[in-house]
Amino acid sequence: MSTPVLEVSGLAFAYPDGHQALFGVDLHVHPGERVALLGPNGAGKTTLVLHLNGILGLDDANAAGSVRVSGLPVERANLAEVRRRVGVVFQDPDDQLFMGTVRADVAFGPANLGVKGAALDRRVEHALEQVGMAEFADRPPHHLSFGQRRRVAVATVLAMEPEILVLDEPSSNLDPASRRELADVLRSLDVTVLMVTHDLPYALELCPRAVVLSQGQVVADDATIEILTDDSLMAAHRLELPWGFDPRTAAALGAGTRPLGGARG
Ligand SMILES: Nc1ncnc2c1ncn2[C@@H]1O[C@H](COP(=O)(O)OP(=O)(O)OP(=O)(O)O)[C@@H](O)[C@H]1O
Repeated sequence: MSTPVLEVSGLAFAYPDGHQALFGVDLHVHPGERVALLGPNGAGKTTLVLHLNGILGLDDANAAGSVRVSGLPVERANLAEVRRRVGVVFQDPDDQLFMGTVRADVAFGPANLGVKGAALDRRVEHALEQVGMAEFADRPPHHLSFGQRRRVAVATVLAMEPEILVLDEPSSNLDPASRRELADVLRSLDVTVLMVTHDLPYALELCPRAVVLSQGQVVADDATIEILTDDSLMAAHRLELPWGFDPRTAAALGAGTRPLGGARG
């Protein structure tokens, strides 16, 4: 079997106030997988994500266990390379867009890695094409819609050529068309994806596999359709489907292989 892109082993973490947020989390993600990370508010999803690129857990007396990215341990000595390999798209695109133009924002990360000239231009162009935003390259990010800014935020991360794309609530605050457009983009990418979401139809649509985190522990790791149709698991961990949404029907209609709902030409 291939080396996992992401290998979380026995990860435990308490915040400085003593609150234990993670209790021995194990999670392996293999190249090319798209995995949804589900769980109720306060389950520890963000805390886990913040360990994947060393924002939390480095030199921390309250942390135990390990995270490896394609075999490379997440530790201070490897931080620059870990952050190139793990691209995190935060919930608020404005946390990631701060330059005068879309192009400058997308160029920022690779330029910091020393990419320049025509190679940098190609990276930026390719990343913007991947998210369908090439024609907006010279616009100021703050002139774009929220959905467009989220796609540019994804491009800033893709321009780093990450091994795993980690998305925190990618569908939040998107209108149905923008939500579908982003789904189309994510489905078209040739990259491993870990997606934190409360949007269970989106998880079903995009991620064949889902992991449920609850009270700092992995309580389920299975095909997304199995998880969404396990009524007792869903109720025990405060996971609720939108009213009227039937995952079996959605799966039969091709969730995971094509978008649900949205009209397509
Ligand atoms: N800086 C902090 N200091 C102390 N406790 C924290 C801190 N940040 C988060 N927590 C606690 O850690 C636990 C896990 O929080 P986390 O934000 O990781 O959950 P989550 O699954 O991402 O939740 P949500 O779905 O609401 O975003 C919660 O009980 C939260 O209150």
